[in-house]
Amino acid sequence: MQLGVIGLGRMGQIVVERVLAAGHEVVAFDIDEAAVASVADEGATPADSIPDLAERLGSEKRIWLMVPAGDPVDAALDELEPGLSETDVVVDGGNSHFEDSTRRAEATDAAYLDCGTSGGPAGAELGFSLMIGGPEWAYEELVPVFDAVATGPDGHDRMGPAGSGHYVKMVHNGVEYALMQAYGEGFELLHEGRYDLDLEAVARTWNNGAVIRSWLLELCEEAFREEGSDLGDVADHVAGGSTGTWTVREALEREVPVPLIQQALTERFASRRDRFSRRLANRLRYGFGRHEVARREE
Ligand SMILES: NC(=O)C1=CN([C@@H]2O[C@H](COP(=O)(O)OP(=O)(O)OC[C@H]3O[C@@H](n4cnc5c(N)ncnc54)[C@H](O)[C@@H]3O)[C@@H](O)[C@H]2O)C=CC1
Ligand SMILES: O=C(CO)[C@H](O)[C@H](O)COP(=O)(O)O
Repeated sequence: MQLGVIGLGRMGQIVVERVLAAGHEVVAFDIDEAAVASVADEGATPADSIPDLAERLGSEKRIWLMVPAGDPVDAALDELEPGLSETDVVVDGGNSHFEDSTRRAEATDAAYLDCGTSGGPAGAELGFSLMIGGPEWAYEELVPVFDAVATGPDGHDRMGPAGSGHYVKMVHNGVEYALMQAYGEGFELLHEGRYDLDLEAVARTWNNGAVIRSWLLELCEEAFREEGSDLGDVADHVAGGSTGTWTVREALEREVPVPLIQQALTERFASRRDRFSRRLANRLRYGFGRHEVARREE
């Protein structure tokens, strides 16, 4: 099969490598020329622009978008649109909001597959987990590509109609936030607790047979190995948050309680600011009890 790949960053590059390794052809484009040159070195055909990529694919185009969610997806689709027909298939493998994917699927002439992708850059060797929404025929048509990009045939499946792939990935990310929070709290208690523990050793022991073993726990083990049990100079600041916000918003709209995911999201936001509410509580204790006010250092 011949696949066009647009977006050759951390994830798109892996899509290209795995599809080439499975014996397919790739035509590749990115606004970053160095990224295009890098995949050309690995055997992909470089394209100068999105229209150039579309032209090189001929009829029955199969195209994988791996650009940041939001405007870059619409920008790439706007450029592709004039050349797309109902026999073409476009896959969006990024973290798009499921409602954007539904809108895009309705707007395009091509068959549109929204593909939640999990596994991160480690997927280069292992392959990704792919959660795909959209027309069944288009999913079946792309199975050889999904087999190559995923861990194998069990690493991908069609979740349902348009939007369902990105919906499942949104919830996946909410679960990811809650698991990170749970491991974080457990290790914080061990770090502040009664024993002087080697947290890498704890994580390694848990990863070998414990009920709570997981890839995230393996990443905890790696973090303690590389940064030390006290995490060295790693800051108390967590970025990201869009997919977790979408999960919580959806849960609120559907009146589904997700307290763990919501708490994990709140902790992230709290990590990014000096908390006004805590400062006020500090001052109020003086108001009602004449307790000493802790003051900021100049
Ligand atoms: N990094 C990760 O662990 C994961 C990322 N994702 C999602 O995959 C998507 C891509 O993520 P990354 O590869 O990490 O991002 P990245 O920032 O490493 O790469 C994005 C690439 O898209 C290119 N690009 C941006 N606009 C473009 C346009 N209009 N036309 C052509 N190329 C364009 C950029 O130059 C860049 O090379 C995002 O939606 C992200 O949320 C999903 C799962 C895991
Ligand atoms: O989808 C992912 C992992 O599954 C990406 O790493 C995503 O960026 C994580 O979300 P956030 O940036 O909000 O932490």
